[in-house]
Parts: sequence; C-alpha cells; structure tokens
Amino acid sequence: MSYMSRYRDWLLSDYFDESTKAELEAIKENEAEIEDRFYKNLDFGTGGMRGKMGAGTNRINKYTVRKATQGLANYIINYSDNGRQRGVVIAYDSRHNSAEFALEAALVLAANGIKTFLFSEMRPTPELSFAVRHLNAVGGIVITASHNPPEYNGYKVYWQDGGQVVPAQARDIIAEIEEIDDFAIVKTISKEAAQADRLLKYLDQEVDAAYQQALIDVLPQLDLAAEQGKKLKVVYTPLHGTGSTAVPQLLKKIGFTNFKLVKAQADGDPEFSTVESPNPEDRSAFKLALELAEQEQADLILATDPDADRMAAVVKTASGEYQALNGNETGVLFTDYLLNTGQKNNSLAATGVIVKTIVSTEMAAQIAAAYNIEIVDVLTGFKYIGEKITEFEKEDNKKFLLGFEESLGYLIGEYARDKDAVVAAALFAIMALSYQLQNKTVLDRLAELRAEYGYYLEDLESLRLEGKEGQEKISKTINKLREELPTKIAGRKVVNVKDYQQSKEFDLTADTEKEIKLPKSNVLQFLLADQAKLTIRPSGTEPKLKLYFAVCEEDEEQAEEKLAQFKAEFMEQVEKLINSF
Ligand SMILES: O=P(O)(O)OC[C@H]1O[C@H](O)[C@H](O)[C@@H](O)[C@@H]1O
Repeated sequence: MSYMSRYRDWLLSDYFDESTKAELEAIKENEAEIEDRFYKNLDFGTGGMRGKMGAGTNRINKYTVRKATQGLANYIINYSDNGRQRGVVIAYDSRHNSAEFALEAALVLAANGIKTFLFSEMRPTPELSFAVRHLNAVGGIVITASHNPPEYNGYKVYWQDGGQVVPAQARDIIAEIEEIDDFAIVKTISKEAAQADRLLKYLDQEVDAAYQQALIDVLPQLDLAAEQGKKLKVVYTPLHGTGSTAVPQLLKKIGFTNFKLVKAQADGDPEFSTVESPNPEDRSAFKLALELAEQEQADLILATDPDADRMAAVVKTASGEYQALNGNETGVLFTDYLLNTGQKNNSLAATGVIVKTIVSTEMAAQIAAAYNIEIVDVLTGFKYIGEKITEFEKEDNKKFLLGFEESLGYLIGEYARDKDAVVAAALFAIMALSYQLQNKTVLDRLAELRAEYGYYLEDLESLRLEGKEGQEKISKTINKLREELPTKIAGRKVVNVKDYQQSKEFDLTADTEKEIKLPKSNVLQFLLADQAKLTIRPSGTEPKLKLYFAVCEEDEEQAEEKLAQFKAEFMEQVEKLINSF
C-alpha cells in the first residue's frame, strides 16, 4: 500500500479519533510530511520502538503503541505457560504522552487477559527491571526515549529475568507485531473494566521501598556513609527526569545528608526546558548543577539521564575546579574500588566476574587481572550484560560483580538486569567519600591507577548522517573498510582486526585468523602497532556512525597528544570516504 493510501485510510477510517484526523488534515498540502509519516511502520527493532510522536504509521502514537502491545500480548500467550497470570509491569518517564501510552499498553494487555502492574507515576527504568523480578512477572514495558529531544518517545520490552529482550527473542516478538495488518484487530478495554476484572493494578510504595532496599543490600561501605556521609557535599540533578523519585531518597537514607537538588531541574518537565539536551554525556547539561556546586562549594555533582539508567559525575579537583568524568573513567574507578574494598574486607568472591562492552576501556581488564578476576566482553548494549548475569546465575562458578559501559551505564548486584543510575550515583558518592577521608579525590585515585596500569585515554566521535541517504552512507563506509581492510590507520600499522559481522579476528602479523564467539554485529575493530584501538559501528538508537578511539601511553601528555592526532587523522580519512559515496 502506498503512503498516500495509508494516509487516506487513517483520515477516513472510523477507528482513528478526531484529534488524530485533525492533525492529519492539517498536513494535507505537505506531501513530504505525509510520506515521512506513512511510508513505513515505525521499526520495532531489538531495543523496541523509538521515534517522533504524532499521527501516522511511522510515528509513536496510541495506535502504534497499542499495535506493538497486541503483538507482545500474542507473543506472551504463545510463548509462555502462565504469562497471563504472572503479568507485565509497565513504567514510564516524564515525557509528553508517556503516562498515556503506558495506560494504553496496559489496557491492550488487559483486553488480552494479561495482568498488568502499572506504576502510578514516572519511575526509573532500572526500577522496572527490578520490579519485573520482584513481582515474578513475565515481562515489562518502559515508555521512554531516554535523552532524545522532547518530540520523541519510545517503547522498550523486558522479559522475565528483568533484562531487555535480546535479538533472538525480539525477532519472535517483531514477527507477532508484523502479523497484525489491521489496527482493528488490536484489542483494548476501558480502565474501569480492566480494574473490575483485576487485570490492572497500580503499583504503590511497596515496590519503591523494596527497590531502595535492594540497592542498599548491594552497596559497599554503608557504615562509612552512615557515619561520615555528611562530610561530602553533593549536588544532584535528575535533568527533569525520573531520577528525582529515587536518587535523593537513597542518598539521604544512606547518610549523604549534605545534599542539594538542582530545583529547576527536579520536576518531570517533558520539554527539558533548562537544558539543550538532557544527556549527561553532554557537558552543557551540567550548567545549572555547576552553578549550584560553585555556590555551595560542593565536592561532587551527580546527574542522571531522564529515565535514570545512566549516570555521570563531575568532581571538584584539589585546586577547586570541576572536572567531568567519562563513562570509561567511572567504570575504571568502580572496578578498582569494588575489587579493592572487596579484597580488604574479605568479601571478594574468587569466582567474581566483571562484564563490559567491547567498546569500553581495556584498562578495567588490566585492573581485574591484578586481582585474578575474570572480565568478560559483550557487544554494545546493556541487554547483553543483563543476559550474562542471568547466565552466571545458572553456573555456580561465576558471580556477577559489576557491569559497565562507556556510555555511562553501570550495575552492581543481581537485583536488576539493566543499567542503574540510582545505584551508580550512591556508589559514586560512597567511593568519593572514602577517598576524601583518605585526603584525596577520585581524580587522584585515577591518576594513581594510570601510573600503575598505563595512561589509558578514550574518546568517542559521532557523525550524524540522517535519513535514508545517511543510513546508506553509514553502511557503505563500514562495508568499504571491511572489504578493503586498511593496513595502516592514521599512519600506524594495523596489527589485528576484529570483524564482528563475520565473527572473525585476523592477526595480521602472524597471518592467522580465529573465531569471535559473540553474536554477529556490524562492528569493526582495529588494533594498531602502538596499542591504539579504533572501533567503528553504526549507532542502534540514533542516525549516527560511531567511532571509538583508545590509546594507552606512558603519561597524560603523550596520551592526550596521541589521541588528538589519532582522532584528527582518522576523522579526515573517514570523512573523505563518506563523501565519496
Ligand atoms: O550506540 P547506540 O547503539 O546508539 O546505543 C547507545 C546506548 O544505548 C543503550 O543505552 C545501550 O545500553 C548502550 O550500550 C549504548 O551505548
């Protein structure tokens, strides 16, 4: 069916409501807009759906949310024995329509006889992951578009272990959704009927309390926080998102009473009106927090992204400046701190394992090796870290200690299967306090680690290439590099190449190849003669080509210089390549 006929269908069918039709009527002269809204269905990929809100098949709206949920309901009915009774937990963030879409999803499930547990207000994504396990539900849904701009929303699906569905399972769910070729097949009932049939239950503070307790149970050095927590001045911003429902409560409860919230960013503002982008990877997101920190002379600033699964920290240096840490630096500090405290108090399991993604720093592997602790690499995406935790649970010789990724995602403990900015914020505060009591900062500790293990420095460059043309350029660029593997990158010899799409690792010096034991993924990784590393992959959540640069040198100066030169030279190389298509 052409986009125009789909558009007309929506305009004429009785199924769609008046405001949807009015919105569509208003674009009747704008063919490009009609095409964009109707040329396809919004993709339900392995991470669920994410896109702009609005009327149309290629948009997030109550109809596309209902349809996806009907597919999920069919999947639950077909693939689980008692999924209807176990039910599905639904959470949502502070975005426009998030609460409405969450209710729509609940009503479709209820109409299919599936019990639903709906949070009565916005909550962090990791709390949903916890709640699925806590309530022994068969799955979960989160309505969120993380840090995307205000006009976006998203729909993420979780399964019974509390982890986001991985590709094999997502394929079956997608197949169920694609089977639905008519919106009229989608079942729904009224909220009153769902409640009367006991198929819709609102979650109360019991789950919040259990979640907070689960975090307290996995945090180290709580005695220190309880006794001395007030010595650390903390500023926190939820960047207008769900973190405000959990982070202040936890920090205060464990002893960080010298705590200031960035009030202007404490409400769930769907416009994220005080920030350019509510992404803690973006330094500008810290503007208001920095002002408050300077005024209060705070030791530490913590920020969580709008669905509170990613956390970033900014720390005060010895000279009183504020310095942001990237995800790799925080991951390294957590690795060192957890292994060190675990060893000191004899609680470090010899079977402990740390899980990180292939694009996250190798420095953590060096530290883990010094403690004889295994480190496992998985593909980009916390769902793969979650999957490992569930695997470890079934093996008695593996105990999950920490999962982290360079994009600011961290988890300790087995209470959830997704990255948790709430626990990460508390862990960071405890770690910072513990160093403060030793008269140093986390940056001093990082410097000690770099002196011991090598000066690892990493950076990410993203090239935004939008639309169909952009997508094609991204694929062509990676394919070209794959077909004609470069022997030199930025003037350095390539010694090893990992092609995760072909599951092959090529040792170019020994001229041998071996198999990579990870699911296939469109990623290329080049190791250069001087230990520098480059990884290139298309983003799975945004129209971007992502390039991860890593170097390891003797000291800061050499590392900074090497990284800058490496980046500049390769970016020129890759931009030339992109422009040739
Ligand atoms: O790099 P992308 O595919 O856009 O994904 C961005 C991020 O999305 C999620 O948060 C995943 O858990 C991360 O592993 C990933 O880094």
